[in-house]
Amino acid sequence: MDVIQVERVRKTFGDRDALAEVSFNIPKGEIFGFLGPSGAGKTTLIKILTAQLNPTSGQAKVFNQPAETMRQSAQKMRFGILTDNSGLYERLSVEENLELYRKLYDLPPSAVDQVLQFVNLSADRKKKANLLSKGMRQRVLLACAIIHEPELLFLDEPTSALDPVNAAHIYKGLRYLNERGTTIFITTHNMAEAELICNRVAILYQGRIQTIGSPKELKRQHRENVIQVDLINGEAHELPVDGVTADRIADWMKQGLIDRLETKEPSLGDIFIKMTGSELL
Ligand SMILES: Nc1ncnc2c1ncn2[C@@H]1O[C@H](COP(=O)(O)OP(=O)(O)OP(=O)(O)O)[C@@H](O)[C@H]1O
Repeated sequence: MDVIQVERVRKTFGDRDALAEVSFNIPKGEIFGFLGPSGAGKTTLIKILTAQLNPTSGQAKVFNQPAETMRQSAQKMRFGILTDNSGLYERLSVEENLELYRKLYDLPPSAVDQVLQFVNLSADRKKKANLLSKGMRQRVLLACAIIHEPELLFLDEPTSALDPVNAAHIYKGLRYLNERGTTIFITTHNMAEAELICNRVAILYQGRIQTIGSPKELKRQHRENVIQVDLINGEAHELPVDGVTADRIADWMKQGLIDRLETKEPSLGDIFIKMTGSELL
């Protein structure tokens, strides 16, 4: 079953297309990465899928219903969202903020303890929100988005303010949530992160999806047909994959001259740059 269906969605602001024509589906249980340079239209699509914006044309469905229905409170219970606009009550502590969500979703008191452990903030539960570091704030916001273990989770750059240790902690948590059934839609500029946690990614540029597939598939598709051979005398050869190369490699091998042999596979970052012409930050 598809949790998200996006069909020829276009969104125009004034005379500019934020989304030109976007179509894709996300099956239940997937971690889907929506990648693209700044201004590509990622947040705009999240807003459409969570009923904060209507598309100019095309159709977006969530849980098999038009995305506009995500405004309804019964549907709101089914998803969680973390974006730039997510906020905290600054004068309340971490746990008081989470208590508000716990009550909203009618969850048992243990939900707050559980989610605090999940985001590695149990020790900071009494801290007032206005005294939190950027990374801590990001983790509290994430906790608010997942306290009810939603069926679907939208994360707009969830680890941009996190150090590697806390980012790794969050990845582990997201995998755990995903194993328990949560479908995850995540935007990120961090290609290593996308490669690590996403089952599939789409690269968006100028409002259109340029390519879509699993990181492994995309790397295979964009693989250059060359073999890199480093010899022990320091020579480096980049050779086409053909019979002549096979014979040369066999000769070098017989003479014990090969130091390193590898096919040249692009990283997701290389593919992103190729598709968008953008440099990574
Ligand atoms: N409410 C709005 N009114 C006018 N233009 C908008 C509005 N919201 C977004 N845009 C424009 O639409 C385009 C896509 O913006 P969007 O925020 O979706 O990009 P993004 O891919 O999420 O970027 P980032 O990675 O920087 O968050 C941008 O050119 C942006 O300026």
